[in-house]
Amino acid sequence: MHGLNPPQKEAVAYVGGPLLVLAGAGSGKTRVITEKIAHLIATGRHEARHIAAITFTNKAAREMRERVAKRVKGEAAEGLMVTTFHSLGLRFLQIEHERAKLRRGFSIFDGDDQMAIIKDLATPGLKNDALYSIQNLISAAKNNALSPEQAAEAARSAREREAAGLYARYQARLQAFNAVDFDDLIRLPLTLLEADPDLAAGWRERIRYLLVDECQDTNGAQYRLLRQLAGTKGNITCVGDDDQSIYAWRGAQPENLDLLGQDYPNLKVIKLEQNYRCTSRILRCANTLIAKNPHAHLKQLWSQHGDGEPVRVWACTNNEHEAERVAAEIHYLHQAKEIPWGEFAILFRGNHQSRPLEKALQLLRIPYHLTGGTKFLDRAEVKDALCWLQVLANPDNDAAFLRAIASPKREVGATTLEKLAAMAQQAGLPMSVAAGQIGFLKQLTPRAAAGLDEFSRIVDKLRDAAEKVTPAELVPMLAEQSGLLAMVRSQCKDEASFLRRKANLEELASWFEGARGGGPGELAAQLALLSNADRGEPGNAVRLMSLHAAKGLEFRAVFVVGCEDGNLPHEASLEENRLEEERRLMYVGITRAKERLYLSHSAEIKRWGSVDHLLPSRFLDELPQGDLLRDGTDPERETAEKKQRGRAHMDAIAALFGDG
Ligand SMILES: Nc1ncnc2c1ncn2[C@@H]1O[C@H](COP(=O)(O)OP(=O)(O)OP(=O)(O)O)[C@@H](O)[C@H]1O
Ligand SMILES: [Mg+2]
Repeated sequence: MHGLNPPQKEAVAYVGGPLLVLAGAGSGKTRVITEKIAHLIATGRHEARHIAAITFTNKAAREMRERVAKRVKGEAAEGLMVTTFHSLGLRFLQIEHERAKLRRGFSIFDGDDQMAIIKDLATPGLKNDALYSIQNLISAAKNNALSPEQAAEAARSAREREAAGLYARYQARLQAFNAVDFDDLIRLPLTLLEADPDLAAGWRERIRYLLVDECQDTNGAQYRLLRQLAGTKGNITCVGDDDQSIYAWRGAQPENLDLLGQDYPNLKVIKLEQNYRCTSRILRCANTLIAKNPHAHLKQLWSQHGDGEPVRVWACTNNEHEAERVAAEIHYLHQAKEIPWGEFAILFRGNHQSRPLEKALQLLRIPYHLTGGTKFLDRAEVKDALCWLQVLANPDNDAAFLRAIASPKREVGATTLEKLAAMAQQAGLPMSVAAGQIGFLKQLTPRAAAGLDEFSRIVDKLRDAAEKVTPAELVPMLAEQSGLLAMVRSQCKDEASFLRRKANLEELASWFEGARGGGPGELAAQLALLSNADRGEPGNAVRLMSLHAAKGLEFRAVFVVGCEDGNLPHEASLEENRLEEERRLMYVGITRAKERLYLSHSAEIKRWGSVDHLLPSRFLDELPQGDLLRDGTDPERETAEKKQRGRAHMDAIAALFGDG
């Protein structure tokens, strides 16, 4: 426990019952979790395989695994579960699939799949808005662990009654497809555990200690799942910060932090007050801002770090001007202060704000990584590989079969496939199974039969391999043996574009790093999880992401762009009285910065061809003005900085020409 402060040490050592660490940003909550995992293992209190840590995103889970690996070596760490709620639910359902009335290798439907079903079931002609609202209502019901019947009872409006009715039919459709959606990954395990005390006892035997990060953002169903897993004894450590609750719009219930105290009268609460992340100026900004929200107990964080740089507030003309300034400043700091690219983050309210920033960064040749915005999964070769994986994972998936058999093209035409579909339907078999049966093949032309036969043999071989190798190893094998890679090569005009597309397949493989073997079902499920969340390793690049996605992270220099009224706080929040949540979002943004913080706003924005005038965010006025350096207040300094940026710009352009 070397290097921890006294309350942190207490939190790590405490195993006398349920524990809540409630503390502000950068106070070492996540650090307490990693240290506690190491401590539980090192003291022999629990073996790694009986410990589970739950984080909010895949990325956070990955980071935590890395942090723990540094503290706990080799075998001792084996079996440790560091997962998101959804991965945990998935693992549960894979083990308990029979109880959940699912067959092995069930699929996970994402938002698009969900929408397709809802569209199909809803009254014809319903507008997209209405469909989305139905989708949200079904999801909200599931996040509160309501069954279709309970949702119908709870429905108040006509729209809610309609959604509840659809929910029942939607669920029946999922069942028929042997599929679940993301919300089911929490709801189904929860219902099973609540209905069967023996099952719950069995799982508590398996998971003997539970640690939960970002507890303020759990929704109703997730909270109840925690209670089931922690049991009455409450072998659980939760950490959270009510000031960072920013997912209410997705069903998160920060009041769960209070519930914990009611559900466990013996709950121990530890507060942390020292911030280790930010300079004092940045911290004062954060403290002053969040104090404007009503609080039961005001937290006052302090930092040992000096004042540091003033917080810059930039008044820009428009978002292109803003983007140019940000890019030039990053370039300058990288050169002059030797701050690595990966230590910069540009944060925004909405993903649509990334475009001008990307352009400005590209112009200066600054490497960047956009979280959540890439349409990676839509790239042709990636989509093809995914379909192959789905065929391996789930022979029932006819749609995936149809795409896989066409990539690369074999001697199997549309007529053959139609014939096969008809025969398969008659026999009550999925197409991929029918395609492997001699009886069917005999009825086709010899060429088509040979094509199908070859396909089936490749699938069988890969399916065997999937049992033995990890998902990350399977992807390159698949690319090679399916003929996908050769197809991509034949489609590319030059080597460079082939390598680029091949790199996409390599990146796909890298997403599975950390996932175990365990057959193709695990593989496809992991993939479905990734497709809905953050993914990919940004490497050493400037990070562009939404404020929501930045939770839990830290960077040496942070730019929060678009600090305008109507954007941050967002328009909708002004009407709906959600200003406090927007203020928390700003608080999250500010507290990501270790050394340097820039808050910028534009005077105007182009919308539908006309120009709108914007006002700076009201949050900027709520900051301690003495810690800010606003445009126009220190002309000498500004001129010097402008010169530096100009030089950085010229350097970058020179480098561009130097590259030929
Ligand atoms: N006792 C300590 N001594 C030195 N550094 C520490 C200590 N505790 C935490 N830190 C460092 O402070 C930073 C913030 O810690 P951490 O990310 O755990 O905070 P957090 O409370 O989880 O923040 P957030 O609320 O943003 O998630 C990290 O870089 C961490 O390594
Ligand atoms: Mg944290």
